[in-house]
Amino acid sequence: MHGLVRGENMELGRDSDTGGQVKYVVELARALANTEGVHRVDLLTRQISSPEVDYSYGEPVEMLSCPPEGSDSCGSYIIRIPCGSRDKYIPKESLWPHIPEFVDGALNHIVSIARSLGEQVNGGKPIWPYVIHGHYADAGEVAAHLAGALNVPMVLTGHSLGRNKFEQLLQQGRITREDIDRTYKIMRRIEAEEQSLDAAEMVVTSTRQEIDAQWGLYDGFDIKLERKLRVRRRRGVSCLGRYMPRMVVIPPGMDFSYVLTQDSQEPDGDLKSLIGPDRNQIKKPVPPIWSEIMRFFSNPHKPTILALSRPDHKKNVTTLVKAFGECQPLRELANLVLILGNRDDIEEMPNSSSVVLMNVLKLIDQYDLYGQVAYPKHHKQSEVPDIYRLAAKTKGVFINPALVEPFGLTLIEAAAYGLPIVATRNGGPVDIVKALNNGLLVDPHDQQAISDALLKLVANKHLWAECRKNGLKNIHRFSWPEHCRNYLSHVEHCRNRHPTSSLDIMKVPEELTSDSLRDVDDISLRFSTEGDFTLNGELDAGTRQKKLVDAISQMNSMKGCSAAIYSPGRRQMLFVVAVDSYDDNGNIKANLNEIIKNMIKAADLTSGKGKIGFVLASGSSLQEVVDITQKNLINLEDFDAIVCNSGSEIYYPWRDMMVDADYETHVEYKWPGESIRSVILRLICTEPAAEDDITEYASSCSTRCYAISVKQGVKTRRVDDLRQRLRMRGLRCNIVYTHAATRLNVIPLCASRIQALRYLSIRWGIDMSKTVFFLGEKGDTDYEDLLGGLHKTIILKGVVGSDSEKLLRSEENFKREDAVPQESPNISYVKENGGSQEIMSTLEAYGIK
Ligand SMILES: O=c1ccn([C@@H]2O[C@H](COP(=O)(O)OP(=O)(O)O[C@H]3O[C@H](CO)[C@@H](O)[C@H](O)[C@H]3O)[C@@H](O)[C@H]2O)c(=O)[nH]1
Ligand SMILES: O=P(O)(O)OC[C@H]1O[C@](O)(CO)[C@@H](O)[C@@H]1O
Repeated sequence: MHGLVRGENMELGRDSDTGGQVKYVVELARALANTEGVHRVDLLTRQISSPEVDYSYGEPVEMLSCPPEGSDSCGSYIIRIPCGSRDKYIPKESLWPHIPEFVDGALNHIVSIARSLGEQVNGGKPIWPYVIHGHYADAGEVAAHLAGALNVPMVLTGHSLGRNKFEQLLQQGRITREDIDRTYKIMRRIEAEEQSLDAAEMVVTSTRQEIDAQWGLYDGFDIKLERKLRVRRRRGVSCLGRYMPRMVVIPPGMDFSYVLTQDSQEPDGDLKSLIGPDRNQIKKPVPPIWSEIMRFFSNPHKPTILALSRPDHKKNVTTLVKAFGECQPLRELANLVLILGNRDDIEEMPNSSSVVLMNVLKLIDQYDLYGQVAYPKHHKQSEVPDIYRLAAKTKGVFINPALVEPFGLTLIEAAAYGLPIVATRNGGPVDIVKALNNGLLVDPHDQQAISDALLKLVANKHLWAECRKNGLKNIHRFSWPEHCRNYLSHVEHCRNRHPTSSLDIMKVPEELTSDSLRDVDDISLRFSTEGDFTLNGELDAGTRQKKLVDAISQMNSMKGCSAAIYSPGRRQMLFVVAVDSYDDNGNIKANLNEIIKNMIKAADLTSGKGKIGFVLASGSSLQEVVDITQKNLINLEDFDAIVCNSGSEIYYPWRDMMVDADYETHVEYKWPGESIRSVILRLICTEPAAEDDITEYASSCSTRCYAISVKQGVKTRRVDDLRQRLRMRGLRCNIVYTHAATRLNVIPLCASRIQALRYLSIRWGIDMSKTVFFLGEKGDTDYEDLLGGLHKTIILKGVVGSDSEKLLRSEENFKREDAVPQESPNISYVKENGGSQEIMSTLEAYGIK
């Protein structure tokens, strides 16, 4: 998601963000688009238009691969979506607050592709993605939102996982828990990984080890429960609302197009034929990167120990330099080559990378390794094969001493060029070495073990030759075409398991004729003579349609009668009131009336009647909304939609307050229904509770919302704690405290106020940037979700009495600034009693006139 992704001359190792994932996703996208049955692959990443990065990262679209000749596929593309400040590179640790904006931008792209594919091949009905695949924690979270909004199966690949990284950094004891979180935003990242697990139908892992030892650390994945649920499903026994994502091992492939036949031929181990005894006298032309490396060495003929990685602390290069520096026999026998990305000036690099490089340089000086270690400043992507070749030619070894390596693309690259390996025993290398049998595993914290293993391979010619041969023989196991075939068959299973409900984009006919209304569902008619044409909300779509058509013919036969189409699809903008205005007892405050009036007045004065539609989004049930609006003389007919129970239901006042049954089906995925009741009642309190402390709030419960009433003063668990407990049981829900923390709404995972609004925005064809949210300064525990995104926000100061946010997260969890943009041009404030005038000026400042 962070950007710096392109198809050619990838800048791998440019910083700690540009690593294996970049190469993996580009190669996967190309390989998938070349696989039969795949129509199009879009790789979505952040757009960066900044002088500090190459202009190519600002191009909105890049074609990655052309469709194969004669196929009806249309290839693969990189699509760059802006989010966060456009002219700045944002490192992955600081991207979190911008995720909702990326989601909205991505939805706009997907809707436009879905529409145009629909026009081309599906009689105008949109064609939605077959699968949405999130790579790494950040894009995992994005994919979870997109898949939820579109009800499309989601797949996840972790690449590298927060819990492991956290554990290893703690074990190293170099920095404190607090500093780890400050530097890596690790708690926020872990929550994103948990959320991705909640939503994912399937997780693609690279090794078995990744499932057991890496994903096994997460609340949302339990291997035993996963097996149990699989067996129950197979036997047709109910899983009691519990879900586990399916884990599959599909190792990544290798791009063999750069591997030459010579790479598998016996190396002579001799550079003398190329360079004479004097290293400045190169006899034959050699790849430029070889000269670049050899200029560091006093004796370039020695075997080369090669390490190649991002300049990231996790890669543990300093332990390698210490191991080399302190082992005299190794220093005598071999040279060390460190390829740690590219740099011009260390001072100008991101702090995380410059610290690593400075430490390495200090150690080289400390052990006086001059003439024995090479650390070139630059290398091109196209030169990487030559780097491996050089090491193989000198009968050297590749080493990856990372504290933890989820998979390790460099290890399969090394094997493909005939280079034996020494690798960390923490992570995927365990499986790689098992599959290739081409090297040794070491404890990355054990310096002695590292030098021993290197010495063993460099000194033992027989072992070296055996490992090289084995690597070359087995490397075909890492193949992209094979990966894609396997992948697609698993995705097909996901599609079969996933309930589909196809999201339709509303079409609004220009003319009012029986024909133009034939395929239209979401409209009602206003008659000039006999009032509105009303329809029974209970009617199914087909019957409504027939009645509408009949009404039109009737109208046409009546003299002097005309009708106007009433449909939210006609709106140019949406104004959403989501003010959680409760008093200390959790009752809705009467000021909601004033807020709504001001908003409507400002809208009318700004754009004129009819152009702006209104939506009310609340944690209350429909009945509560109706009661309070009636009491305060608010006309619900002014609204195009009422989003109730924290986003689990949508009602349409212009259709006799009919509930949107499609939305209910749309969000029902993974909803545990009845099974959630007893569990949540048992879990909610932190202390033993009296009988009437926690009760079911029956009048607000619905098929998709389990509402619980909490007596004031009763100590309940925070959202993060409760969610963790549910996850550990395989129950995937969204939980929201509302009504000043006197109510808990348990709703489907993909239902929320923000997702309901995204749903309406897609259906009505009004993109989120044309939406204005009216919020208080605080609110229900889903308040933060309403702040980020492409929409504009107007925060009304002082309108909210009591909020629920104290029950959102515990102190040890991530901070609000890791979730919500601190300064956003999309958020403005209106002072208490500012009224419609001040709202109007704020709208004007947003360019809404
Ligand atoms: O200076 C450098 C540094 C790296 N690379 C390349 O970058 C990639 C690095 O990938 P990898 O060794 O797999 O490490 P990470 O960058 O850490 O990638 C993450 O994502 C990979 C793909 O899922 C996993 O294999 C890793 O374990 C995981 O940490 C390889 O292709 C390298 O050849 C360069 O070209 N130049
Ligand atoms: O933050 P970690 O765990 O080091 O993650 C490494 C991963 O992050 C990236 O650098 C950025 O997404 C990837 O290229 C790599 O796969």
